[in-house]
Amino acid sequence: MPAFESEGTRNLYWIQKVYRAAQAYYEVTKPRIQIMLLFTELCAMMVAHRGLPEFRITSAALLGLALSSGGSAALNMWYDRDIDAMMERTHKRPLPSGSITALEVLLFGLSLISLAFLVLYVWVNPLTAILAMLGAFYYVVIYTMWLKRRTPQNIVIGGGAGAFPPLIGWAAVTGHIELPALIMFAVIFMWTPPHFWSLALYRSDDYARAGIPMMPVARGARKTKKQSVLYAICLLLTSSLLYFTHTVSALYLVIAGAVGLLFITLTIFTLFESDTTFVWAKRTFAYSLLYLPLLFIFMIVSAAI
Ligand code: HEM
Ligand SMILES: CC(C)=CCC/C(C)=C/CC/C(C)=C/COP(=O)(O)OP(=O)(O)O
Repeated sequence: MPAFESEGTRNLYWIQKVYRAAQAYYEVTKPRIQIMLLFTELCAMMVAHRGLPEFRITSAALLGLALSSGGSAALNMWYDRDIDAMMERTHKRPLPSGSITALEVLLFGLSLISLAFLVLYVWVNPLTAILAMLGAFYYVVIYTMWLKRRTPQNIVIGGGAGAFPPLIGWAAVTGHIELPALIMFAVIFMWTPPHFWSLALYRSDDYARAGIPMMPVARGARKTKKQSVLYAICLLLTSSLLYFTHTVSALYLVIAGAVGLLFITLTIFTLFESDTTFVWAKRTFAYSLLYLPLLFIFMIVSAAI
């Protein structure tokens, strides 16, 4: 510890130290992705309840998911610290930049996940606790540890982890998993490949440097673009299925059709640009981040009217 000139500089030193540590712990939970995961959970709860469920269930279910997915994200960062250090996009993360130690992140991730189990089991119901643990296992063990470094199908199979929140939200309100929740799961499952591959197209050098067999690296840009179009088509069809469960009105079908067609169109446009220009790939990625909240908002709106 440095020598301090006065009490004031000592206090400032500690305030800065605590602030940096808090920022590092916050960053390892991948907070921006959490917002989307929590939003899809909340929407599923509202569709299941046809309005906002009781405050205790809503807040505990949101807290439980935030803890389980934040803890899983920390374990992903712990396991991937070697490859994160090699990639332009991720080399400034708390672990590669040395602002936190690997052991601290490991313990933090495991503690958050254990706390999540407790919160969901006690304040929501055992099914949501089990689903959150399955989601965490899927993301950390199946995606991060097993598939990510082995196969270009990594995000197709592993992407299922990010699709758990609607199942958790639905189970929190109803106590079971029903068809509409499974369709919401399938929507996020189909959305993940075009969401991620559009970004991977213009980040493929990063993945190649780290030796990760993401689709554009392992199979090339053309194949990645064609597969994205196919998944965007499947996404439109899957999202339409919700209408036939009688949980949402015809308005949803119209909106899902419109936003889905736009997604397909953008993925098709990527086919017409050269494999070294990424204007449409970047637009597709940006649109993927708008598509999901829009679709889920219209699920709530059309379930309520
Ligand atoms: C295996 C599946 C997925 C992979 C590989 C993936 C990968 C990525 C990557 C690499 C970024 C860019 C981050 C950056 O530029 O630093 C990103 C952004 C984002 N992803 Fe995904 N994603 C996946 C699934 C999901 C899911 C399921 C959600 C939520 C439902 C989601 C929500 C977001 C959001 C909100 C962003 C923008 C915020 C940000 O840039 O940090 N992603 N994703
Ligand atoms: C309990 C529960 C529902 C858990 C889900 C957890 C979760 C955070 C899912 C989102 C999927 C995701 C962001 C994958 C990117 O990982 P990556 O390692 O490929 O991305 P990176 O290169 O940015 O680290």
